[in-house]
Amino acid sequence: MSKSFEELFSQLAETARTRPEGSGTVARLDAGVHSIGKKIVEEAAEVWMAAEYQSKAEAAEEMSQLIYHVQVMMLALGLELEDVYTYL
Ligand SMILES: N=c1c2ncn([C@@H]3O[C@H](COP(=O)(O)OP(=O)(O)OP(=O)(O)O)[C@@H](O)[C@H]3O)c2ncn1[C@@H]1O[C@H](COP(=O)(O)O)[C@@H](O)[C@H]1O
Repeated sequence: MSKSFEELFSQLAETARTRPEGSGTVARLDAGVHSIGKKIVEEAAEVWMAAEYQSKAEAAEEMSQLIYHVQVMMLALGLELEDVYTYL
């Protein structure tokens, strides 16, 4: 189901709080900042490659995954949306 940036962040924050069984987000948070950072770099590279060599739809999908992993990093650091928005 599609959702906005804010809706995804709210959902992930709730997931981090309630830690439902089988959540990939909980596993990524437990893996820590180093692991999340590697995932961000991987997804950023996939955005670049898709933008240069694949379709716009594939680039958009990779961008959504990059956004997800950036949000996971925000949660790992205890950052709120406003902490990032303040620099936009
Ligand atoms: N939007 C996302 C999302 N985007 C990307 N990903 C994760 O990032 C991975 C994409 O990376 P890759 O393409 O490298 O896939 P992969 O090789 O399987 O990655 P690895 O598992 O090996 O790291 C996906 O397999 C997901 O694990 C996401 N995982 C969850 N969400 C949303 O987050 C919410 C909570 O999810 P859960 O924590 O799983 O309940 C739900 O609304 C989900 O739709």
